[in-house]
Amino acid sequence: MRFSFSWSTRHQQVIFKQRFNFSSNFNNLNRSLNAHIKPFSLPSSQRSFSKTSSFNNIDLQILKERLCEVVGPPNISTAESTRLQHGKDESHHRAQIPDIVVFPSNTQEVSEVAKVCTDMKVTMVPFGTGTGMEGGCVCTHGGVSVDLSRMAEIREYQQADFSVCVEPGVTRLALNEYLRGDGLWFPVDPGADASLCGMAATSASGTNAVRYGTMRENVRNLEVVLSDGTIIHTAGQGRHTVKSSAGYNLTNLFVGSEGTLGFITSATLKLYGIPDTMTSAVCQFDEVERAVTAVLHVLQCGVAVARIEFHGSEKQTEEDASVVGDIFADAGASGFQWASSLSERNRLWKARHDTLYAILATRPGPQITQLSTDVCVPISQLTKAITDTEKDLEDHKLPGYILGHVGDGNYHVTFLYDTGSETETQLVGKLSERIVERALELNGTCTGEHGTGFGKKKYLVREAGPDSVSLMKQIKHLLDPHGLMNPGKVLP
Ligand SMILES: Cc1cc2c(cc1C)N(C[C@H](O)[C@H](O)[C@H](O)COP(=O)(O)OP(=O)(O)OC[C@H]1O[C@@H](n3cnc4c(N)ncnc43)[C@H](O)[C@@H]1O)c1[nH]c(=O)[nH]c(=O)c1N2
Ligand SMILES: CCCCC(=O)C(=O)O
Ligand SMILES: [Mn+2]
Repeated sequence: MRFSFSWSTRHQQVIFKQRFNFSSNFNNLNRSLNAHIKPFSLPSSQRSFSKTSSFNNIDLQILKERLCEVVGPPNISTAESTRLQHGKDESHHRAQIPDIVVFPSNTQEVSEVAKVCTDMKVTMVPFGTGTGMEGGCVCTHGGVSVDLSRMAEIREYQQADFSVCVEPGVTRLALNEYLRGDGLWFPVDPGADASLCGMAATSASGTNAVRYGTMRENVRNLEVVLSDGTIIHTAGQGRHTVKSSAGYNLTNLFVGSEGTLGFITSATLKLYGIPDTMTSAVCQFDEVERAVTAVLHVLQCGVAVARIEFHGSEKQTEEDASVVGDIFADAGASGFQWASSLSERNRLWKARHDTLYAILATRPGPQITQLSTDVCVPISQLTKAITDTEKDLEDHKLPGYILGHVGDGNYHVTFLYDTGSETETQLVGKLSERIVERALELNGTCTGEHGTGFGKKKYLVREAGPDSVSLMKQIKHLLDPHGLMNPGKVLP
């Protein structure tokens, strides 16, 4: 069996592709990018949806009129196409559509929407860009989907403080475009061009986490609208200090809360200088174990992580590239392709960010969907976790792609399966469960970055412990006593 991987010292990331029936090398991966499937073009298996509303026509009409008074007629929709788009994300979870979609324009409107919904005891589901991977936007009870994308202002840009405050309609690429001229950037980069507030809501990360951390380490303050319409600033209005020891850390309570505790209506983020020089490389290993071991050696060899990622001066970058190149070559890597130019690096990283669509393109079909696991284990356990997973896939002859944010101990297995086949669906369910079980046994987590959503809540007690989960439930009850905020997600 042969594996290929791409690796960048900048991002400390490895992609493994597993050879089964599907195309198996990086060139094929790039080629299949031509058949790129854009977000929102769902496999038809997900075009079917459940009607979940408990409304009668009269109540629905009253709700619509009251919300219309808040947001105005152009910013409310009951059209089926709009509702369909708001009842699902990019995951395998079945769409369940809202009764109404509203598009508030400012925080005050979000607050008024929340007051109406609380008054009428209607469920509310925040919607960012719908790129989530755990069913977070699915409207289990119908109700109101609150699409925050029309709030798209960059409110406070404090260049000297490396700080910016963005509304939910600002995506990571839009922010970086805005900052580029000043030599600054925001590095947290899930593959999709997600909204930054949605990224805060899911505690997202991406290829840069080894050096820059996840959303948890990069959010300084949040403006949040609670279910009863109260507006709070988790670190105090306007505050954006590098550190604070004042009170409980409410910011990190809302980071990762997946819309179950409130609406994030702005996020104050930490910014960084764009490094002078970056180098990326792609190479191949014959065995996945060797690739993982090589990455671990790079992390353990005494070169500081920041430098392993090849940030810095040209000279430093060259030295680090040579150390890492030697370690990889010793571990059996071949076919190195170095990329220092911006366009070549962008090409490589675009391919990496679009891997999910490349994988989808390898098995077209009306009922084919993907399920991507995202467990994370302590780095010392990564080789075991991946090699055991690989064996599972081999034993069951099931096509699965393994790719990983290896520097973080976080890896994905993406299964493509036919939702019309009971056998395939059950097998994928069983194997993804095994992957999580294994990660938990190794003291890992069921989700490193995609969130708990629907699919992982059954593991929460085992992972966090019954008393912690009980406390989470009490917090949820305190902030959302009627259970109206994104019901059915996160908590078992
Ligand atoms: C191709 C590709 C590649 C990747 C990923 C997706 C895709 C399609 N993702 C997953 C996804 O991009 C990530 O979870 C984003 O943070 C989701 O942001 P959205 O704005 O799309 O949230 P989306 O609209 O999907 O909502 C996600 C959840 O957050 C809630 N929410 C959204 N906005 C909110 C707000 N303003 N206030 C309160 N709650 C809100 C929603 O209710 C829902 O529960 C990912 N992720 C990752 O961490 N690492 C990765 O490497 C990748 N890679
Ligand atoms: C293909 C795995 C799911 C998306 C993702 O998280 C990534 O590309 O890193
Ligand atoms: Mn990922």
